Amino acid sequence: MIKVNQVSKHFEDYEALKEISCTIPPGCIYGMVGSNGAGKSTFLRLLSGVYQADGGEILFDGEPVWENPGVKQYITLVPDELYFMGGASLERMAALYATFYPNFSRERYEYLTETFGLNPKKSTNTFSKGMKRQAAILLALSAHPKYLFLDETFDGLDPVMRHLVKSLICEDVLERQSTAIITSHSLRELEDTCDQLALLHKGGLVLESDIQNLRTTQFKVQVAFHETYTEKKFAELPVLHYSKRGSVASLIVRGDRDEIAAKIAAMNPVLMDILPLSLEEIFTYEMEALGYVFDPSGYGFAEGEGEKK
Ligand SMILES: Nc1ncnc2c1ncn2[C@@H]1O[C@H](COP(=O)(O)OP(=O)(O)OP(=O)(O)O)[C@@H](O)[C@H]1O
Repeated sequence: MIKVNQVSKHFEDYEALKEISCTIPPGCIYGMVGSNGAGKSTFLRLLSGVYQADGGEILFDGEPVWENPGVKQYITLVPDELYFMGGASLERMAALYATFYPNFSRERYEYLTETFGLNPKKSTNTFSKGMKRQAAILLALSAHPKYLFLDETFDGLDPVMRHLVKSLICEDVLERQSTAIITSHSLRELEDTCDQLALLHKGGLVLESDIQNLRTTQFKVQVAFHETYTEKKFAELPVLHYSKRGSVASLIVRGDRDEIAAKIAAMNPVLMDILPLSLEEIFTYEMEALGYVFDPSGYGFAEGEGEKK
């Protein structure tokens, strides 16, 4: 269990992270989305014990990570900017990992090297950008960490490799009850992989939610009545968003599907349709309810906006 409690980080007078709090249970894939400079890398570096927090605490099963090799040996971080010592080969890197990570599995390493189709004897300097990321991910997975942190997880990977990496992360978390935190600029990249999603904006955690919960508690309702009506007709319902075209209203409603259906049916509509929402739509409406302008096209917030309305 990872507990992050009111954690802040400054770089000189710039506040990169502002009192972040979250709890991440074992067996969870936690996705963090945020635009450039939101603080994703800083967050992962704090969690890996690379940076020291200026305030708050970060606990792994109750133990602090900062200057604590006992905790750090169970964490692997694949950073956004990859570095392989002196262009070492995968073989050489694997030997290094084996000395640091007590759970490192040679068998897993050999299996993954073959799965990714990388030459373990070649210098990593000769690898393409995507191959370097594959190499870093396979080394991290071979370490069998309790905590797997991946920054800009899919950067440089082609669609086939993205799919493979997603499957491997899911498999690892499911089989070993490890915890994965993965970051991306794009909600679309993370929505089919994560159990929980967090939105980081200008150093603050503006939304954090369980994906399954989000998907099953927000709906689009299309409804029409014989009589003329306004938004007031739905005052009893938890409506996040209302629009009307002609006689048909579209409502975004939060709550239990059956209860919502029963309440609307009791109003005798001539038309009623309850539709599921995509995760992008859900995030957009949730953010709107919080007073932010959210851009669902993949980069979190609309250009120059993302402020509370
Ligand atoms: N070592 C550092 N020194 C000074 N400022 C830093 C340092 N590291 C990060 N920052 C600043 O902190 C803020 C958050 O940076 P961070 O790299 O965590 O964002 P990010 O969400 O990972 O962004 P990106 O998606 O562009 O990689 C930025 O404004 C950045 O300039």
